[in-house]
This record gives sequence, structure tokens and C-alpha cells, in this order.
Amino acid sequence: MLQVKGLSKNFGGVQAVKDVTLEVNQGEIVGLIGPNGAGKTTLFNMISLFLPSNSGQITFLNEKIDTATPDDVVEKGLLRTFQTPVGFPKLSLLENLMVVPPNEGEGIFSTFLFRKKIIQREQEHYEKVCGLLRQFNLFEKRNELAENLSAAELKLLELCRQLMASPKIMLLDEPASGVNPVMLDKMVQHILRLRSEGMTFLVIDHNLGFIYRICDRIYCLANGELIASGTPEEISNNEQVKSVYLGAS
Ligand SMILES: Nc1ncnc2c1ncn2[C@@H]1O[C@H](COP(=O)(O)OP(=O)(O)OP(=O)(O)O)[C@@H](O)[C@H]1O
Repeated sequence: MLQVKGLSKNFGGVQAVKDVTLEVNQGEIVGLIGPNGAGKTTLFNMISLFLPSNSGQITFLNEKIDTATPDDVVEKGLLRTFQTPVGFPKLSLLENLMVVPPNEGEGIFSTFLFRKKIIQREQEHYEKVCGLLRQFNLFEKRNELAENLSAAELKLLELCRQLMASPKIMLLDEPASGVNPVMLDKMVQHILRLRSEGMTFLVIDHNLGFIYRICDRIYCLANGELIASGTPEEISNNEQVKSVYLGAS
């Protein structure tokens, strides 16, 4: 579904990502781990087209997307979350999810010309929002301001926001950070449920226990380079991974 081939990125003298090749197949949950500064976020930023690469290719659904814009890839179904959830803190959960992307919505004339159609579309949108809030156990809080949510609930709201755009693959940037153990179990269940419904994931996280629980395969980066890939069992037993990531030798 997603192929990255020979991707590199320099920031001045710093080579943040060096010749990285990886792939994510339909229906997989793939992890991306590595110590601080390994290049994980830079790689995510390039895959989601927030950052141009210096060399390499990105293919999504058999189409090269290297020269696309972030909006183009969202439209194709590639969405990402951020370490710090974005969204609108001063709006309620319902309002956060009712906000439509810039390529949707209606102009002033179409509001008069296609009134019935627009009302119907808004109703469908509202039902989708309520359905998602129920799935993620946030419905009771639908009228709360987003700024009053816990860190874990904010991560769930961020997932809902991305799901509103009906993604085919989701790139999750540290979904477990700041999430307490009880909520982490719920996060695991939500991700596994979404996968059972057909979603594909590429996930960065520093919480290895979480990564091992949810991932089918894992890539490990260090100093911008891929140093290992394999199943959770293979990665957890890999000596090179232990030495760079866990500081053991
Ligand atoms: N905009 C930038 N300008 C200059 N250097 C950068 C920039 N972004 C990242 N870097 C450098 O690139 C390297 C990789 O950083 P990156 O944030 O991708 O690592 P990471 O694996 O995501 O780290 P962390 O787990 O701490 O978030 C680091 O040396 C970082 O200092």
C-alpha cells in the first residue's frame, strides 16, 4: 500500500534520514521505533509531504506521491496525527469534528440553490460524528470544550478527527505518549478494532510495550538509518536494537 524507497533528508550538515526503504501492506500495523533524534518524525513528515525529501521515492496505492501536496495525499487517504494533537481547544468535541475540510462545505449561492442537499449532507456528517464519538466513548463529553479533555482523550479526539476524512492509512505519531495504563489498554483496543475494520497503520512510539502489543512488523531507525526490521519478537531480541535503543550491549 505504502512504499518508501531510498528516502533521505539533510538539515544543513545533519543527515536526519539516510536512504530509508520500507513498506506497509494493506491491513498491517507497522511500527517505527528508534532513540531520540533517530529520524522518525522527519520520515513521517516526508511521507505525509509536510517536508520535501532530498532524494528517494514515496509510492501510495501504486502512485508516486513525492511531488504531491499534503492536501493531495489527504484526499488520496493518507492521514497523520501529530505528537501534540492539533484541533480547536476552545470548541466542543462535536464542533471540533463538525468542522469540514477546506475542499468541502458550501458557498453562499449554493446554500440557496441546493438547500435540501446541504441539510441532508450536514445531517449525515452529524451522524458520522456522533457514531465516532460513541465508538471512542467520548459521546457523553460531546459538549465539553476540547481543552478540558485529558491527554488520552485528546489523542482519541485526534483519531476521530482523522477518521472523519475516511483515511485508508493512518500515520500515528506517538499515540501512547502521556496516556495512562488504563487508557493505553483502550487505545490498543481502538487501534486493533480499526485494523479489524480494514485500517492500515504506521505508528511511531517510544513505548515499546505498546508497539510490541499492536504491531505486526517493526522498523528500527538509529542516526537516520534503518538498522533492523522484523516481528515484535525479532526486534525485541535484536542485539543491535538493544544496544542503540535500550542502551544495552
Ligand atoms: N527542522 C530541523 N532543522 C534542523 N535539524 C532538524 C530539524 N528537524 C529535525 N532535525 C534533526 O534531525 C535529526 C532527526 O530528528 P527527528 O525529530 O526526525 O528524530 P526523532 O526520531 O523523531 O526524535 P524524537 O523521538 O526525539 O522525536 C535530529 O538530529 C534533529 O536534531
